[in-house]
Amino acid sequence: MSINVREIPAHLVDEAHALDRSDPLAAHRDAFHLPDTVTAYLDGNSLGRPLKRTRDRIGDFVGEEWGERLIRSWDERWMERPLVLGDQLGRVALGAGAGQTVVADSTTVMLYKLLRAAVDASPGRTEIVADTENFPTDRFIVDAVARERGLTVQWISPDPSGGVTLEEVRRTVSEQTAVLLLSHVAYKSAYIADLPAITAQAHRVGALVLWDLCHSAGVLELALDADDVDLAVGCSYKYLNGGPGAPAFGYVAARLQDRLTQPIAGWMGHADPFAMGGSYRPAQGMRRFISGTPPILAMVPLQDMLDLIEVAGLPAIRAKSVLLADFTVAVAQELLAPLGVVVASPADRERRGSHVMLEHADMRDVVAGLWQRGVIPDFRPPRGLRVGLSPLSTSFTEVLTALAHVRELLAHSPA
Ligand SMILES: Cc1ncc(COP(=O)(O)O)c(C=O)c1O
Ligand SMILES: Nc1c(O)cccc1C(=O)C[C@H](N)C(=O)O
Repeated sequence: MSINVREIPAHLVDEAHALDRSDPLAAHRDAFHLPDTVTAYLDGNSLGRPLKRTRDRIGDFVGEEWGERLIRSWDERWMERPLVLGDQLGRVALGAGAGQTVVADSTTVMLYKLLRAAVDASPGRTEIVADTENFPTDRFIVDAVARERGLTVQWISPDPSGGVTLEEVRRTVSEQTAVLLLSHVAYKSAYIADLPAITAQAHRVGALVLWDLCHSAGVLELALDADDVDLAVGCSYKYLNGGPGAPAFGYVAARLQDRLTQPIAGWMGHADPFAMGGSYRPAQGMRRFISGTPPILAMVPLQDMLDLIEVAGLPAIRAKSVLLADFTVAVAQELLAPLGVVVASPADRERRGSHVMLEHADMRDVVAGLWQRGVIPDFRPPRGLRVGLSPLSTSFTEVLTALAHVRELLAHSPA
């Protein structure tokens, strides 16, 4: 069923078109696969769209690096690729100098490795601090590491429509805290935690901080080195468009690398993997945070997106993200608030990441109806429709069309 555009207030259509016309990044949209069967894609914060060039690049990889060079590619480039790509990611998206970022594993596994390593580097400290609104994998890993190492967990319970504040951190971290684990951008509300101030506060009591950057990397300007961040992880299939199951990244500040020993002591993190030596001796630098063979093939799309982000520039990407989110909130207030929809993301654009949470009791059914129409946001329990905004591939018209469909479905829901 297609939307009757005449039902959308004309001033909103004009505004969406004007915003698209004046968008300095608009031309990049054409670099992505945009199939006709998808009316609006607003889930790039879960799985980014593929770039068109990636299809060829994967074909070339199979024919050349893999097909022709075969096992020789490990020596020629693959052994270094997790670190070379990590350096590019650090430079382009994280504000991280070379030698501090590695691409490997899933976020879950990298989170486990860095959290365990950080806890083990903090002898005598008895607790981990984390929050109840974080993504399940983060909470589960905190519980698991605490159990393994006999630590307690101090849980912060932030406002679900907001996120963990500096004040809450100040009240909770102490000389007992080994590590504080937080998401920079909350996966439900999109609240942006005050990363520099929270990091400084944790350091004041001697604690380490591990930041989950899943919803920040590729869409927010980050300055990990300048902000004195200790450790960070993130996934590459959201705003970094690495594709399903693309590897995670881990960042460890250079000043900490020698002090940290991660728990999955595999041969690929060994100082001399091909010596096939008798016992584990961790490599110097970021290589020690690798465990088994890294997924080299799955790094091809990520490389393509990093190249594009480098051209577009993160300041421009963040600027468009802010405009897209402002527009989403304004349209939601005008078209959906009268039907009982509540915007459950920060009103302050400085504290809001690149998605907007819209809540209503019927959202589960509405999202199911939207997917049937080729309009694709996601649903997060108990009542949230999440509008994910990927600045390089999302247009303002796409957002307006999607929210007009939401209005139509809500207006016709039985309630
Ligand atoms: C905050 C956060 N952490 C971690 C993950 C995922 O971890 P993994 O890539 O291991 O599935 C996600 C999304 O899936 C997330 O939103
Ligand atoms: N990683 C995902 C997956 O493998 C399947 C479906 C969704 C996801 C997600 O990324 C969920 C996402 N992190 C979220 O913020 O809700």
